Amino acid sequence: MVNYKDLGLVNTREMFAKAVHGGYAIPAFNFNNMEQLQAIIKAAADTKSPVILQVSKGARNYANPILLRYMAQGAVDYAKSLGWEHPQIVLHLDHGDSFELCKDCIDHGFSSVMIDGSHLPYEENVALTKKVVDYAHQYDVTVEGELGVLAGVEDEVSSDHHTYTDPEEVIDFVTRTGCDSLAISIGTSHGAYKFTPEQCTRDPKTGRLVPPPLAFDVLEGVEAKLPDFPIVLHGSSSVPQEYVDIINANGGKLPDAIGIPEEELRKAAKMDVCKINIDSDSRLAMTAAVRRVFNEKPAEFDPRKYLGPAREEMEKLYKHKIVAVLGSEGKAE
Ligand SMILES: O=C(CO)COP(=O)(O)O
Ligand SMILES: O=C[C@H](O)COP(=O)(O)O
Ligand SMILES: [Zn+2]
Ligand SMILES: [Zn+2]
Repeated sequence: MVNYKDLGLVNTREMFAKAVHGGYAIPAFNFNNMEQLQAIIKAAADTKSPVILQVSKGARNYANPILLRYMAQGAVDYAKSLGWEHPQIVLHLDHGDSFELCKDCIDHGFSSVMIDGSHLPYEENVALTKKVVDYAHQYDVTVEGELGVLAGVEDEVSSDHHTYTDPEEVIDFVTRTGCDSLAISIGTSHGAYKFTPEQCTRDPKTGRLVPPPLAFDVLEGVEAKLPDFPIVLHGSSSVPQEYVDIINANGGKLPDAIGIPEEELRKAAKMDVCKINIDSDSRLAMTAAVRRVFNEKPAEFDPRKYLGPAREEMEKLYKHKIVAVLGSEGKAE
């Protein structure tokens, strides 16, 4: 048993309480490898932004749960070595799918977990989430639940059908489970294809897709029922078109990749959305940088010569999100 407090990590409680009243959101960046982790910590340390390090089940399987955990635990000392005196770093399980997985993470130093029962019948989601909360709170670990189904991976019915969160359910869910934050569905989805061309219009000048707006009325409905409760947005990558262009110009193939416009994320961050999840944008930054090196310097074979530029590009991206989109700069001074 390793408690996160002994590792210098923090849970989400205090940072969400500040963010909900402060009109900004905390970035939750997924990582699978050293370069992503370095870039996240460097960006957070340089901007003094609280940050949530997110680990998915897939990341644990890819990097090995033990190695991944030790990497994240090293993040606090790394942050201090960069001159960030009091780092506010959360180690969070993303999309936990069972009590056992959440318990394993809590027992090994995670300060926050998500239990994603959004695909289950309502009563089963309540029971599973409550079971995780009851365990987690014994160790002061915070828990994110989810109500409503994101399009795409979470939605087995069809990829263009969203099951938005029902604001009528949120009070019951939050009171009965005791969860500390709630992920809701307002039209975001995972990955680099958040909307089909059929759901979009096309800008006649640029030829690019223009996505439909998020369902802010659903978010407002949730806020009316649960004022000041920390809300989480998954699937919030913007899919920067400059990365898509670099990838496509260097041998890649991402036709009509599209994300959530950053103005919409800014707007959500000013409301009760306290945590914004970003993974795909980092993957795109990394892929764009690596593809460019491969294309421009075909003789290069030292991984540091392409993973180094990839790391720099991700750091730039994370800083941009913190400073210009989520507004969390300086909130962990
Ligand atoms: O929600 C996410 C992780 O849980 C990431 O979403 P994106 O695919 O939009 O980056
Ligand atoms: O929720 C999705 C996150 O982007 C993690 O993705 P992953 O399961 O491929 O690691
Ligand atoms: Zn979910
Ligand atoms: Zn997610």
